[in-house]
Amino acid sequence: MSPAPLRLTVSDLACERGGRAVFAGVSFAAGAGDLVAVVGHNGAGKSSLLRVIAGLVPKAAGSVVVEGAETSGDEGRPSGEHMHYCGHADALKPALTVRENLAFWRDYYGGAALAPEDALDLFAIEPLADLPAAYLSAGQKRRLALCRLFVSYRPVWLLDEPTSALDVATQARLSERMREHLAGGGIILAATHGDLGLAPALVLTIGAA
Ligand SMILES: Nc1ncnc2c1ncn2[C@@H]1O[C@H](COP(=O)(O)OP(=O)(O)OP(=O)(O)O)[C@@H](O)[C@H]1O
Repeated sequence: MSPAPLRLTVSDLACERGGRAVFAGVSFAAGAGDLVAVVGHNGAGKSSLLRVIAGLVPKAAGSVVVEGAETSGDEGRPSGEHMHYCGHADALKPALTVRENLAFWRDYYGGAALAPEDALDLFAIEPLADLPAAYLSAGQKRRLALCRLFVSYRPVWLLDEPTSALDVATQARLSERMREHLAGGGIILAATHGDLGLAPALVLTIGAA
């Protein structure tokens, strides 16, 4: 039997933070190869949407369903386990070296994909491999955070302002990596105020225009 195609379905999703409604009634679906650009004004709820979809913030209503995520091989797993979330905070361990950070995340996520050495190569941070993450510049930290996407395979990527702090050459590298993930049958949701260097299949506007 051929595997079910990858599909992310978000239905009537609502979010409250600090006792206040942030958004409600958000519904969309994305399939293999789709880039969804999440746009909206500051404070509209783009980051909150990604965090709710990832399961990091509880939803006030609605549902998030991932189908056809064959990599896990386990239909009963929460949808967040099929996703990589890359937020504003780079979630690095400051005392660990660059290489140790990637080894940590590979062990934590499981389902190894690229070896840490090869992931470092993707964003040209091999020369920094033995430095503690605390010593990295903002753009270098962001590069390292993006390398985490590659040390274990997860089909759905949730990226919050992924190009922030990246120089132009690295933004182009990121676009290429995103293109490859989509071509391989993945799904990407990216909250952005700018250009991702790729044409989205869907532009999802959160909050009033
Ligand atoms: N931990 C929190 N507790 C209470 N309110 C919060 C919390 N985090 C975010 N909010 C509120 O939720 C709303 C949406 O914030 P969010 O960060 O999702 O917006 P955004 O669209 O990503 O904004 P930006 O474009 O500035 O990054 C804002 O009004 C914000 O103040």
